[in-house]
Amino acid sequence: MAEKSWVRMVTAQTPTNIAVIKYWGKRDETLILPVNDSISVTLDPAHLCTTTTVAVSPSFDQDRMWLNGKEISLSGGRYQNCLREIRAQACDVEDEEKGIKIAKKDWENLHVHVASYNNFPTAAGLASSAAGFACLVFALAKLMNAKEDNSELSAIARQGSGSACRSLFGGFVKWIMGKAEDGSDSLAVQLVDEKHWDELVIIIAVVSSRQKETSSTTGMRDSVETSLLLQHRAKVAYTFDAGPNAVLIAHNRKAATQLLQKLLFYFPPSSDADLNSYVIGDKSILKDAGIEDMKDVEALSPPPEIKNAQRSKGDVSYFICTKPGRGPVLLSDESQALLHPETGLPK
Ligand SMILES: Nc1ncnc2c1ncn2[C@@H]1O[C@H](COP(=O)(O)OP(=O)(O)OP(=O)(O)O)[C@@H](O)[C@H]1O
Ligand SMILES: C[C@@](O)(CCOP(=O)(O)OP(=O)(O)O)CC(=O)O
Repeated sequence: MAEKSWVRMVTAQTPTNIAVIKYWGKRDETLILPVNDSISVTLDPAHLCTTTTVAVSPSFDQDRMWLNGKEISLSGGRYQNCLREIRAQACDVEDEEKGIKIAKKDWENLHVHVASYNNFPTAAGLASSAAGFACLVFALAKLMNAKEDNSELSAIARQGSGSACRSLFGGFVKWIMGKAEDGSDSLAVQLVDEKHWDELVIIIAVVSSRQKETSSTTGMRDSVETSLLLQHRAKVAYTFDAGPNAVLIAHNRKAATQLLQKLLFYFPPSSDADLNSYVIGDKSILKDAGIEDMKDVEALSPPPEIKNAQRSKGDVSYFICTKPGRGPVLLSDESQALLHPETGLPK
């Protein structure tokens, strides 16, 4: 290894995903092995994503992480498992331009800094752990020149949070539960990419973006311990994740436009809200629905199927309109890095 002054950095961006056949229940809590296969849609990172910068330098004296600008501890088992597994896959790295040479064996003694930012609420039932752990593992793999493909990396991200394994791919993704006791065959594969069904629109009604009272980890543990019906559950598809926020999937733009009109009729924004921040993400659906300002929302007519329809003003905090999106990418533009290129500390 060359002398102490250098910092090597990698920045990556990873999407969230929403399961349509849900993972709910583990057969192994430590390795995070599920009791059923699950299938998800990766959401467009233009609307919901995690950006993570990872850095290594001989001058770092411990592994450190900043999440959304605040330092957090990496001592938890899930972070430790991911760090250990990805270090085991690290390879030689040579950057002639910067005069950096790291041999495979050096990685055991080198520390990393991680800065991560979610552009949506964390721990609120919008799959921050999925995008977060996928991004951490993907970025570290690139930093350490690991040769694993995204399916193999998904088996590492899975040990951070189960649903994270599916965020290693865009489009429609299956997490194969696997059978092996060591978890080596419990990984994600892409079914089809995001272009396969590009008419699909996903509208998330964010009812609350506060931190959930019950984490998915605890909720599914309770289900495994108490529910006799759990083994039959994965024949059912539904659209609520672990939290109050409804995820509505429309099969094409026309259906999405009609759906948004009905949603805005029933759940208009509170009087002080503005439409621009009430419907975020892909705003073109608003335009297709003929809604340009609050006057258009007020003028929406009641859906004919319900008599005496009541409007619930302010019950939904905001709507996110999104669509199937791509998998992880590296961001090569240094201005998008979250760590300083010389100190390796948050910018
Ligand atoms: N960007 C990130 N990088 C690394 N870890 C993250 C990141 N964002 C969130 N996490 C981890 O995930 C935890 C939140 O996971 P949790 O399952 O409680 O919520 P969620 O993933 O947002 O919701 P859900 O899984 O129900 O959709 C955080 O406490 C943190 O440990
Ligand atoms: C309802 C779900 O979103 C549950 C996700 O749970 P997590 O993946 O957050 O749980 P841990 O593995 O304990 O971290 C369904 C799904 O994504 O399949």
